[in-house]
This record gives sequence, structure tokens and C-alpha cells, in this order.
Amino acid sequence: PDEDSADAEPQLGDEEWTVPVSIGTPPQGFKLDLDTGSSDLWVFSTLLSKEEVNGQSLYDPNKSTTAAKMTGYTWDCHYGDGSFSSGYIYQDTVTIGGVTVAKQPVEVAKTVAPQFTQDTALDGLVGLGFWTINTAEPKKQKTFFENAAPNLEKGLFTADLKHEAPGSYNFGWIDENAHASNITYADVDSSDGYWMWTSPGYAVGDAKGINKTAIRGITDTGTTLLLLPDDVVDTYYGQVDGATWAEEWSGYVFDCNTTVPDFSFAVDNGTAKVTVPGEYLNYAENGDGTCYGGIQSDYGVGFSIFGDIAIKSAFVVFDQQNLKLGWASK
Ligand SMILES: CC[C@H](C)[C@H](NC(=O)[C@@H](NC[C@H](O)[C@@H](N)CC(C)C)C(C)C)C(=O)N[C@@H](Cc1ccccc1)C(=O)OC
Repeated sequence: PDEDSADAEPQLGDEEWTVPVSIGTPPQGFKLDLDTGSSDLWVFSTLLSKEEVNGQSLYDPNKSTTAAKMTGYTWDCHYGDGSFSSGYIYQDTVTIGGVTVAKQPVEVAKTVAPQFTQDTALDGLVGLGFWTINTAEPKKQKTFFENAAPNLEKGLFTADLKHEAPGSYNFGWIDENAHASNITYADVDSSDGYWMWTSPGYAVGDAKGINKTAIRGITDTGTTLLLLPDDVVDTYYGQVDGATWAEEWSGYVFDCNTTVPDFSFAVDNGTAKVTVPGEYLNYAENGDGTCYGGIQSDYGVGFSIFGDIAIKSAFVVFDQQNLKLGWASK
């Protein structure tokens, strides 16, 4: 079907993926990070002081004939990585991958954290979580997808991120050519507003069976790494020669020449599993001959996070209509 697809460009060495988004009339173009771990659509704007802008594209509602200020509304985001952004809200026409939503609440940034100012690769976020964690006041607003879903063939979207290559997000349809195996679905618990699910277990390297231990976590396209419970992380690095937890990097590191084993997590009752190649788990060079692992601890978050390192190892279906999360190899 001519349903809709948005190419996702990998940025900064697979740290984040952005897609082209147009807002307003005439359309103003932006590179936004589709983030299933949050539910606010916000964009750098002309309201920002110039010290907080570093080349990002700025949305100017005064230049859009379809912009309408939502008087009295504000928004205020605080992310798990300590970053933040806040401002006012306009309704305007938003188009992503051929899907257009008129009157989409567009949160315009008046303040952004230094992490965002420094991140020249993105102009804002498109939250694809559930509206219950949208931060708009006095009334929470629906996400772009929740507003678009009624006009889509299916109430789902898919993420097909790739290692150091452009990926794609599709809205409303499943591209059967994009995945190799059957799609195995897990139940989603949306009560915290995230795409929360439970993996029944994991395996390190080419181990045949799985260690049966429940891993409850969210699938978050906006988080780069794979953050797991300490016992799983310790078991994994127990099989990585010379891996140690380094205070200075506040994480597990190992010699860059180390062969790093695959990591697999089970879906459903363990019948299916997703294998993250060891190559993806040697995430980044620290510059001193040690490399930073793609698997790290979820300590302090309260749940695990299946971030981009896991997502780019599979074809993922975010089925909001049936509250299911589908995983397939590709
Ligand atoms: C803006 C609000 C959204 C929903 C925010 N979401 C998040 O922080 C989740 N996703 C994080 C984002 O994907 C982030 N990495 C995107 C980049 C570009 C900033 C985390 C939990 C994996 C959140 O839950 N914030 C928590 C604060 C928090 C969360 C987790 C850990 C610590 C602190 C909050 O505001 O709760 C009311």
C-alpha cells in the first residue's frame, strides 16, 4: 500500500536516529528524533535565546498560516539522562513520512538543556509513547501517532533501524519484505505510559538454552544502549575477557581488541529470541585503548531499557491498537 514510511538517518555513530518532519504552512523542515520512550512532540523555536541555539532549525509559528497558539498551555520535559526542555504550545499541521496530522500540538521550546544545544544533529523530538506521560499543562495532549492512527490502515508503527546505515519507520502497515522471521508478539503494559514488556530470559554468545529470568523493560528508540539488570550485566561481562567496571567511564569497559560475544533476549515464552551481534556491543572507543560496552546497568531507572542497540538488531512492531510489541529478525 502507499502507506507511509519515513527514512531514519543514523546520527553520531548510531547514537540517535532522526527523520525529516515538516511543520506548518508553508512547511518548515526539521530533523526530529522519534522517541518511543517519551510522548511530547517538541521543536527548537524562535523563542529560544541565541545562546541556547547552535545551528538547529527553528520553528517560527508566526510564519505559519496554520499555526494556532494554545493559550495558557505549557510543557516541561525531564529525561532520564538528565536533559530537559520546556516552553509553550501551538497547534499546527505536521507531516512525517507521508502521514499528515492537522492541528497536532507542537511544543515550541523556550528553554533547552545544554545537551540539546550541543546536539547539532537534532531539532527536537517526536514522542511515540502513550499520551499519559505527555507533559502538557493544563491538559495532556495526544502524540502524533495517536492523532494519526484513526486514519491509518492499522493502529501500529514499525521501526527498522540499521547498524551505521539509514533505517526507516513505517506508520500504519507492516512491510513483509523488511523482516526475515515470523513476528513474535509480547504483551505491552502501557500503565506507565511506556512500551513496557517482559522478556522471559537471555543467552550469552552461542549458548543454546536461555537463562530464565524475567527482564521487565521499555523499548525506547530514544535511548542508545541496552540497559539491563545488574545480574544479567555481570553474567554477560563475566564472558568478556578483561572486562571491568570503570569508575572513570561509569560503566563496563574492555580492551578494544577483545572479541565481544552476542547477547540474545527471548520473546514470548522463549520460543523466539532476538540476537544482538557482539559487534554492536563494542559500542564506542574511550580513547585510551579501552572500549565502552553497549550493555550497561539499568540501576536507578526502575526498569530495563531495550534501546537502539537492541532495536537495530530486529524489525520491531509497536502495535498500539492491540497493546502488543512484535519482534522479528531481519
Ligand atoms: C519527558 C518525560 C519522558 C516521559 C521521560 N522519558 C525518558 O526519560 C525515557 N526515554 C529517554 C529518552 O528516550 C531520551 N533518551 C531522549 C533523548 C533525546 C533526551 C527514559 C525513561 C528511558 C521520563 O520518563 N522522564 C521521567 C524522569 C526520569 C525517567 C527515568 C529515569 C530518571 C528520570 C519523568 O519526568 O517522570 C515524571
